[in-house]
Amino acid sequence: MTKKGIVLVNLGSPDSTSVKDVRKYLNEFLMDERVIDMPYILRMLLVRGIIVPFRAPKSAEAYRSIWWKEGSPLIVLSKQLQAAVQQNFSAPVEIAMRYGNPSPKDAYDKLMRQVPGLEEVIMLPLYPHYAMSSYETAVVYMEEVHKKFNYPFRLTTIAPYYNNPDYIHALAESIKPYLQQDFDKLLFSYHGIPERHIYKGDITGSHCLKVNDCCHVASPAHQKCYRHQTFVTTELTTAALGLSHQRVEQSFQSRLGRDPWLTPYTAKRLEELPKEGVKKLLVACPAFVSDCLETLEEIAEEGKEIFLHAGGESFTMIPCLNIHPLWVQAVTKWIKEPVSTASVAL
Ligand SMILES: C=CC1=C(C)c2cc3[nH]c(cc4nc(cc5[nH]c(cc1n2)c(C)c5CCC(=O)O)C(CCC(=O)O)=C4C)c(C)c3C=C
Ligand SMILES: [Fe+2]
Ligand SMILES: [Fe+2]
Repeated sequence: MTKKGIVLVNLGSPDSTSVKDVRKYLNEFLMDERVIDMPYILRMLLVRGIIVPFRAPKSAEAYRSIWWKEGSPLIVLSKQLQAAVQQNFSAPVEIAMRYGNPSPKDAYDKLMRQVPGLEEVIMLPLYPHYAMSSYETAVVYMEEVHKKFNYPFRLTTIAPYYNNPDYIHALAESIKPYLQQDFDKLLFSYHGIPERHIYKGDITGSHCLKVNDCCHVASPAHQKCYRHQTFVTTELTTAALGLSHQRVEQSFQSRLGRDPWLTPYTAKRLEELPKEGVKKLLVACPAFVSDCLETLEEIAEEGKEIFLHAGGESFTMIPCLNIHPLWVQAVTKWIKEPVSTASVAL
């Protein structure tokens, strides 16, 4: 029997809602070359000189509006998932954050202490879709730390699961109870990314955003195309729920800066929908498996206000998978029989 450990990897949050801690977190996050993909000096000037000084106080306030007494919702929910998954394993389960705490080194060290002679660590990124700024950076960083500190175990990474039947089933079942209420539309709002990242991630160099209706034309580029993968999640979940296409729509949230990001933008659609006759709205956010600032503040607070102010009548944000029993079951199954990817390092 291989001596194993498990690590669930999420994005991370600031240590507290103080401007100082939020500034530290944003600096680490936005100085990541896979998030702000500019040459180092330019990135440094932009992030440390402009974005973070302006953004940190506003972000700190946003975090204050959603913070729980136990801490950041994203961290608390990741820990709850860890505890739920742990029930199904004798091997230890730890969590690691791409930015902030607990760090990958903290997680690896804890696993090493718990399993003498540790031989394999199975890593599950808590991102269903492949994006350079989410799944890829998390995996590359976990690999770098693994290599830098010469850990003796091998690392097995679970592939993006945007189309995995167990993920789709859990997502659909988590949405289903909300369809009992009267609603006009279900909006799938995914975290956005710059269009530039889609071009960069195109392994063919000639498909993404170049071929007509690219995301629906078969291509090897889809292995790393976030846009394609989000469409597939929406499509499969819509089918699993038995909803007609007219009752479903997809958009992208959280744009940062002025560059074009994936469209349509969620905030814009929330303003337009009531004028198109959509008065009762349900919103699901499948790019996140744990509720976080982007769902609890940007959608449930800001998004709701935009929609109601524009003439909407009811707005319901559907919680993320968090610790839904079917999600815990899916994670358990994948860890038991991991479908691994090769290193994603470019
Ligand atoms: C689907 C996963 C995510 C992708 C892809 C992603 C890309 C991306 N994000 C930013 C900038 C910010 N994101 C912020 C918060 C945040 N982002 C994700 C996930 C993805 N981001 C999550 C889960 C969270 C919430 C963290 C939490 O603590 O709850 C923030 C910080 C908050 C704020 O100031 O708004 C920033 C900034 C970029 C630029 C980007 C792609 C290029
Ligand atoms: Fe983000
Ligand atoms: Fe595509």
